[in-house]
Formats: sequence, structure tokens, C-alpha cells
Amino acid sequence: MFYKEDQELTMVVLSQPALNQCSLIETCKPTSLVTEIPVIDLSNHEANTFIVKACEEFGFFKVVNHGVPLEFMTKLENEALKFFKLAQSEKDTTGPPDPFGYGSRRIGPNGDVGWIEYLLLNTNTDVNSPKSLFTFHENPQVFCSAVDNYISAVKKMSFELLELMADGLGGIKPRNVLSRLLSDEKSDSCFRLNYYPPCPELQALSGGNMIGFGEHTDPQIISVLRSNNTSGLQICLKDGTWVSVPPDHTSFFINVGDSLQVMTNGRFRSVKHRVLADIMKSRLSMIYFGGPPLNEKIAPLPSLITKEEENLYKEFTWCEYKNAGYKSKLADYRLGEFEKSAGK
Ligand SMILES: C=C1C[C@]23C[C@@]1(O)CC[C@H]2[C@@]12CC[C@H](O)[C@@](C)(C(=O)O1)[C@H]2[C@@H]3C(=O)O
Ligand SMILES: O=C(O)CCC(=O)C(=O)O
Ligand SMILES: [Fe+2]
Repeated sequence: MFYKEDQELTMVVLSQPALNQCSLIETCKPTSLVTEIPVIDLSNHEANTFIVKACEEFGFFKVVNHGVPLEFMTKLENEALKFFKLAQSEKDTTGPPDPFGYGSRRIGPNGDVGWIEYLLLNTNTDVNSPKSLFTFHENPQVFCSAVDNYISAVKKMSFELLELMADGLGGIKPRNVLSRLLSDEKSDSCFRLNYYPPCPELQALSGGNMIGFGEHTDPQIISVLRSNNTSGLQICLKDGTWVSVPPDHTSFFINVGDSLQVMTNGRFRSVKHRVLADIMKSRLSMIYFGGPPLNEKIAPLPSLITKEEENLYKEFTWCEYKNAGYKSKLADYRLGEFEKSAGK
């Protein structure tokens, strides 16, 4: 279950140095309304149907019985914490991200900020990921292999999810029509470790909530998120209300990304989400963003449209979408300029 939050939110910018440039959300008190979060049990033979329903209604679901060993998650969590606990001066010598690398407070190139530190990595071994980042870690090799083991296991589960989606969408053939985009050796996927330090300054600001990661949709196909047991993640429902997602360190949370919304011609919803910082506890999340190869055309699957006029989107490649995305602010509606209704 997750809790609906008040819809009318006010953004305030604080002047205290510690909170410098970070945004506050006021009046985020849970109401009595509760919403059931879709939970997909991968051992259930009807999982394909439930996944499709969840992607249509929420663009978001939780996965249990996923087969990824818990030790892969906890190992990576512990190694990542060792990195984030290093002295700020050491971490700073590895930044700023361009877009890969270590970042603190600033998200993306266009002035977005949050109460966050992160490591953003490219999962494609052909591209030169800033593995030098790991050298500051007390045991770089251990950190590197924890990242590699985790990503391999999560990728495998992502292929399964995308194949179940193809089944659930009416048995689209071949059933790897979506998963092949992530399994392709040129897949432009990335991986992010987010660390949200506790924000004790919040205590003084009754009712205030510090933005850890501002509202946005993920541009890729799907994002697979795992976090420690600190809350903070919220998703936006179709009616515009924000709901808090109770954390579960043993499960994964899946976001439909913009590219999958387009490939299903709007049938699946790319979910708007955000993270609020906690007063007392740090949050550590790890997210695999499964993206297609750069030259891949992002267009509705032919079996999901009967006439070309029904296609809601202009033709574009992942590279074009990504480049446009990097010119945008986090909260911008990036798909807007690619909708046919936006004019040619
Ligand atoms: C403000 C930005 C950060 C972002 C690139 C962008 O210009 C717009 C999309 C942002 C986002 C959100 C999901 C992922 O965290 C991310 C890595 C991505 O692919 O798109 C980030 C980008 C980023 O932090 O570089
Ligand atoms: O850290 C989280 O829990 C979510 C962050 C997120 O949405 C992102 O990195 O795109
Ligand atoms: Fe996200």
C-alpha cells in the first residue's frame, strides 16, 4: 500500500547555507486515502497480464520472487556506502559528472539540484565508464565486482519482465521485441547509485520536506530500482496525486520510461516520480536504466497500431531523444515535442 499526499504543494527556496539551493515541499502530510501498489509475483503464471495492467494504470509496480539473490543487493549497498562515506574532498576530486561520474547536489546540466550524492555509470563496457572513480574506494576491485554482479542479475530479470510485457500485450512476436533492445551489446543503458544523506535541518521546518530528487520521468525503456529500507520515493498517479511508496529492500520497483510509453503508443504510462529526503535516515538506491542502442528508432510496435494515423508520435531515434533530454530541466515534459499533435 502507499499513501496519497496532498495535491497542492508549494516550492520554497531556503537561505541557510546547509540547505542552499535545495527545494522544499510543504504540506506533504499523508491523508487517510490509501492506494494499492501493484505487486507482481514473477512465479505466478499470470504475471504477464498483471504487469500490463500495472503499466497501463500506474507505469509502476513492485516485483517479488524475482530470483535476484539478496546478497548481491546488500553487498553492493555496503560497498556503495563505503564510497559515499569517504571525505568530501576525496569524492570531489572525481567529479563533476559529464554526465557520468560522481555528483553532489547538482543533477543534470541545467541547474536542477537535490539533497543527494550519486555515482552515474554507463553499463556499456565499450564506452569508457569512469572506473577510475572506484580507486578511492578502500577496495576498488570488490566495489567493481559488486557493481558488475548486481547489474548482470538485474539485466537478466529486466529481459524477463520485457518478455512478459510482450506476452501480456497480446503475444507480440518475437517475444524479445523489447528485451532485445537491452540485451543488444550497443544498448545505451546506465546505472546509478543515489545516496540521500539525512537532513536534520528539516526538523526546524515544521511540515517541510526536502527534495532529494525532483519530479521527472525516466527517458529510457524501463528503470529497475532497489533501495534500502528508508522511505522517500513517491509516484504521481493519473489524477495528479502523489503517493509514497513504502520501501522494501528485498524487492524491485519498476518504472515505465518515456521510450516504452512511445513503443506502446501511449498504452503504458511513463510514471512521474520523485524522492524526498528523510530527517533521520539516509537512503541508498541503485537504479538500472535500460535503454536501447543510440541509433534505434523509437516508434510504436506495429502490432499495437492498425493505421499509421493512430501513431501518436513523430519518428525519432533514441539518440535524438536523449540529446533533447539533456537540454531539458528535470521536471520538463520531454515527450511533448515528439508528439504528432505538437505539429511538424
Ligand atoms: C536534468 C537532467 C538529468 C537527467 C538528464 C536531464 O537533462 C533530464 C533527464 C534526467 C535523467 C532522469 C533519469 C535518470 O536519473 C537520468 C540518468 C536519465 O537518463 O535522465 C537522469 C539524467 C542525469 O542525471 O544525467
Ligand atoms: O533514488 C531513487 O530512489 C530514485 C531516483 C530516480 O528517480 C532517478 O535516479 O532517476
Ligand atoms: Fe527516475
